[in-house]
Amino acid sequence: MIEVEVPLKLTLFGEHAVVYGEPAIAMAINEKMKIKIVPYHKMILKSNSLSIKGIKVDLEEMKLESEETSKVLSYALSTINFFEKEYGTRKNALIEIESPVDPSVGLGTSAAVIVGIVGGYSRYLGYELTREEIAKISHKIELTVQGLGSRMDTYTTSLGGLIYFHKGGGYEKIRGEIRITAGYIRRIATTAEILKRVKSLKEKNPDLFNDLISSIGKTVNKAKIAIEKGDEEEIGELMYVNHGLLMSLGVTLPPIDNLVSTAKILGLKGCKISGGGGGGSTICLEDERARILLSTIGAKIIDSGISQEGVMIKEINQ
Ligand SMILES: Nc1ncnc2c1ncn2[C@@H]1O[C@H](COP(=O)(O)OP(=O)(O)OP(=O)(O)O)[C@@H](O)[C@H]1O
Ligand SMILES: C[C@@](O)(CCO)CC(=O)[O-]
Ligand SMILES: [Mg+2]
Repeated sequence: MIEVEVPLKLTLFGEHAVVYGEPAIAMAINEKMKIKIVPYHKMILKSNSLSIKGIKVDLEEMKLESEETSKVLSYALSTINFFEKEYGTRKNALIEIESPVDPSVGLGTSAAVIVGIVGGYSRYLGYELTREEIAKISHKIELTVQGLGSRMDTYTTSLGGLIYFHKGGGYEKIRGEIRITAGYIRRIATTAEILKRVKSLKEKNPDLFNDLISSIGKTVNKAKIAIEKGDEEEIGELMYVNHGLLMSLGVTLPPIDNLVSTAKILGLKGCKISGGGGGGSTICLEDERARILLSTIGAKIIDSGISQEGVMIKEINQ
């Protein structure tokens, strides 16, 4: 049996703009998705996630399942199909996904499902992929399912730590520390759907769109320097600026906008939405008052401590 642990992630700066080549900063966190690959006589996918509780799909009889089920499991299914197509191998298994959070909440659950199955299933097939290779394959798969997307989430959940993604390509780990209070509410749409809306804004008004995303890029670069210096005042200020720019892109939601502006009035150092938007996750620089504000909008608080390791794969002989 193979057991995989994959950290979820928070985007600190630069979501959406990163899809159009701008830089971004993301962090792997202590909330982890667990994926088990157990030898079995059939190919079965099972997820015990909170809102898709107990979903179990027989992949041979996929056509009998509802469209909704296949949408929910699309990232996992595409990963298995990838190995069949690219490596020419398929070996039956029971693949069990256990998530500590609801699906689609801005915490990179799509990336974690892919990274976990790529890591676990490749080992099950006898390959020893590096974290970098897992990240690369996972990005390719996420892009195929989403249609649009950056390398940020798949690389962060594979590699772990606090990562700065360079404009146009490449990445580096940031030396520096950042303590966050974070929580999530339900979303009105998936990342894939929100990405399409943002793209239509680009098509309608390219000049304005380019100005907005290049301003996000500038904010990210200032934030990198501030994190390296440990300048919390500056980091916080830039979080508010980044939130405002995401609001202009139309990816925020009223309860989160209210929370962010209330936080600013109360003197919290910095807060912003995090991830694909449309609800989902909100982050603030660590502050007890942030927990209270998040609770007032019904958010579930998460463990946002940094996870340095990235994806962990264990072979267990029973
Ligand atoms: N526990 C799970 N079991 C199976 N599939 C899951 C699970 N959690 C998430 N997924 C897959 O990931 C999809 C959600 O991806 P989406 O990109 O919308 O959210 P996210 O990755 O959490 O947010 P963001 O991209 O903003 O970080 C779900 O529709 C489903 O296909
Ligand atoms: C919205 C986005 O920037 C982050 C989603 O977590 C999408 C992506 O980078 O692929
Ligand atoms: Mg996602």
